Amino acid sequence: MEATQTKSTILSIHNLVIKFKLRGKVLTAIRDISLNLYKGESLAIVGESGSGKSVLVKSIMGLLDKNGFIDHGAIIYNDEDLAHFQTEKDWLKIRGKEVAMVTQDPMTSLNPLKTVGKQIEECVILHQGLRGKAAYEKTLQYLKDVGIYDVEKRYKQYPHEFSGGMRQRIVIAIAIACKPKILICDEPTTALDVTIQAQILQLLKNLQQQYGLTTIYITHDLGVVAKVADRIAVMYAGEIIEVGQSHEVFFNGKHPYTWALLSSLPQLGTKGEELYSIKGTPPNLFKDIKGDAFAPRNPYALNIDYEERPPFFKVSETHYAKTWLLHPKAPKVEPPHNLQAFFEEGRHYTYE
Ligand SMILES: Nc1ncnc2c1ncn2[C@@H]1O[C@H](COP(=O)(O)OP(=O)(O)OP(=O)(O)O)[C@@H](O)[C@H]1O
Repeated sequence: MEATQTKSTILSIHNLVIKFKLRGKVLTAIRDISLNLYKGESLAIVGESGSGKSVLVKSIMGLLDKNGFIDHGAIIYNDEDLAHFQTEKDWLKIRGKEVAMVTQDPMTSLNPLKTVGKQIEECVILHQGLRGKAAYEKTLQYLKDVGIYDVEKRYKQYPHEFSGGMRQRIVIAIAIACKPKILICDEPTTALDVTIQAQILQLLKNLQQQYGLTTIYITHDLGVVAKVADRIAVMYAGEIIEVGQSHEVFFNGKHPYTWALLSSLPQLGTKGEELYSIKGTPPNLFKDIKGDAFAPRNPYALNIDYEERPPFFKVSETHYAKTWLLHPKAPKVEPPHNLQAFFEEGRHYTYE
């Protein structure tokens, strides 16, 4: 896995805070996130439901629900701060053209009344300025690129004439036809069965290389992450609590929440040992959170975890985690037993 620190930054998020107004109260969904996205990389954002993954990427595309707002922070792209964008006109400069998104359910992105060919071709015309035969030929090429056969016939068909996996391919073709620099894939394979999932992930990986895309995957499934990501950012209660290259987070994770997520990997369930499970529920985002948000569920919590929010501690040039366990004066704590063997195997696999 290549080092990302030498790559140039394509998008940079600084101290982002996002809130929602709901029934006269305010909920904080994103709590002070800073993150660089490097050109050409594939970054996976993982975390359980409600951790803020979707809100974070929606804010990059100006797609926050109407009751949501950026309270603080900056999202820098091409020397502009997207956090200050006010109008749809501003966002149309970004959406599709610079940043495109593939979501879980292809039916919500596709127009059921238009042939798939026309839907792809509209993007080719709008974003690439091609017309007539040139636009048509280019559209057929995109259909081929996403693994669809018999493209001239398929061009004329409607979304309902395709299977779920094929529809997801069409959505991907539409996204790619906009020629974005960044492709966001929000749980792109969750609705598909396992074999199709693997094919779509492989397709996305190939297209990333073919078109030099920077990709963000959002998922709660670490299995997906292992197949596609150069780097992983782990989210909990609106914060990134650990970030690093995939092998660093996978085989040398430091935050107890990352340990809990890793423990849900199927590989760890086969040893006949009791899994380390996460007890309790995530914090109430309507309330101020004191200290480490994971503390009440963390069997390794220290007293300070209930008092002060941990800063990012550096594990390596590319790996950081927000846990007081990394403080030089913290007691030495080993990861759960089942993970130790997994980490050990991973280190052999990665470094030998
Ligand atoms: N329009 C909204 N109004 C109020 N709260 C919202 C709104 N949209 C999102 N939230 C809240 O923001 C938090 C983060 O939600 P988000 O959808 O980003 O989570 P997620 O990690 O993507 O989860 P999932 O995997 O279930 O999609 C949640 O507590 C959610 O309830």
